[in-house]
Amino acid sequence: MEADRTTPQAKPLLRALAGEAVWPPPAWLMRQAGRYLPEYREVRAQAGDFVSLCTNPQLAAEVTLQPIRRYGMEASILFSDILMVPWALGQPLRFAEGEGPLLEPLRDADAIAALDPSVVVARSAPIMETVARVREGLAAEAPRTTLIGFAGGCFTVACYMLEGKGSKEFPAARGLAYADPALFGRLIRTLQEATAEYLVAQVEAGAESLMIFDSWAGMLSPGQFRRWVIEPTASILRTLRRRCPGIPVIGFPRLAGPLLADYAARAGVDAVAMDTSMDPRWAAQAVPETMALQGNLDPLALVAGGAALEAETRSILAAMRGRPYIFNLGHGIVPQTPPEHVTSLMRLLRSA
Ligand SMILES: Cc1c2[nH]c(c1CCC(=O)O)Cc1[nH]c(c(CCC(=O)O)c1C)Cc1[nH]c(c(CCC(=O)O)c1C)Cc1[nH]c(c(C)c1CCC(=O)O)C2
Repeated sequence: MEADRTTPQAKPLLRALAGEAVWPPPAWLMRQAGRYLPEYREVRAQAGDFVSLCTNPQLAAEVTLQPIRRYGMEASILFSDILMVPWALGQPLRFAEGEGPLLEPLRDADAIAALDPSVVVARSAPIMETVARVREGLAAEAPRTTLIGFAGGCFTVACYMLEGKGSKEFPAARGLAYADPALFGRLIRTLQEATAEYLVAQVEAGAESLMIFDSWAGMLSPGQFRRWVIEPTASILRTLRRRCPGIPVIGFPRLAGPLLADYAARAGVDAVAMDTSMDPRWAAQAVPETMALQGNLDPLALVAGGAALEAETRSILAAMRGRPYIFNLGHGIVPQTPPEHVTSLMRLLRSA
């Protein structure tokens, strides 16, 4: 229908999420707003600490739009962090230079019982204002670009809340899941409720699509993966389907390996993101061909640039051709990435 060209469905990312094999594929990069960009470092210095930047709608909207202005990606992801949900739940959060995030870890059952998911939306009002500003900015400057809102997966967020910081193994969280599954389940249910409300609020503020980052999903045994990754995600999706019908959701159970097929079949998402270790040819046959795949260039190939970047990119494109697909990295862009390598990558993708 000719009229469709003026509707949001004409946006390439939304078409791919609806199951269309758009080619060349829509593209964006995880952490595309970040320290590799000089204009980001400038705003970051102005804002002070990272949480202040995430809760300053004017500056957060500005850094969200920076990579779109420079490169014209087909998606713009809200500039925020998955740990803003614990922050909104009242858990003290700071980002120490060179150390990553630091939360005051949840100590006991009382601390978990005291968490109140109903305060999250009100406390994240500045983030919702950022969403609204970005949506307006895109309408004015980049009408083909889709705004993606996001949250962390319940399991990954619980890992940080219990450990208090990044970790290789997250023993506090994984240990509690075995030692006291009822208590761990209570934390997961609180996060399920908080995250669902937080995502609904982003959609109401103007997000056109959502992504759920479950970065540490790949640490779990298959049974635990189903219980703490697939089931909470499916529960969030049931709320989203009821409250925000038609909003497409990308799930990212990082390092899930073959469990990606189970996740795709049962989590209720519209698309799944592949981490760098995933073979896209395997994913292409393991995930229904109507479901979009996203990913999965190694961020270090983007740092290297040149022939390695081109070969890796072409090999992923060859595996994804003919199916709904969104180009992306397999994990976040790293600070040492030369900005001009992103220019070369976008040029290569557009000539695909
Ligand atoms: C695990 C996780 C976090 N945050 C996130 C995840 C899931 C994805 C993943 O696995 O990487 C998700 C995230 N974090 C950030 C975004 C913004 C949107 C984007 O551009 O992709 C998104 C989607 C900004 C950020 N989040 C963070 C930065 C760097 C902060 C700075 O500018 O100093 C940015 C731009 C900080 C952060 N935030 C987190 C860590 C571990 C760190 C420290 C690592 C680092 O410094 O790169 C938690």
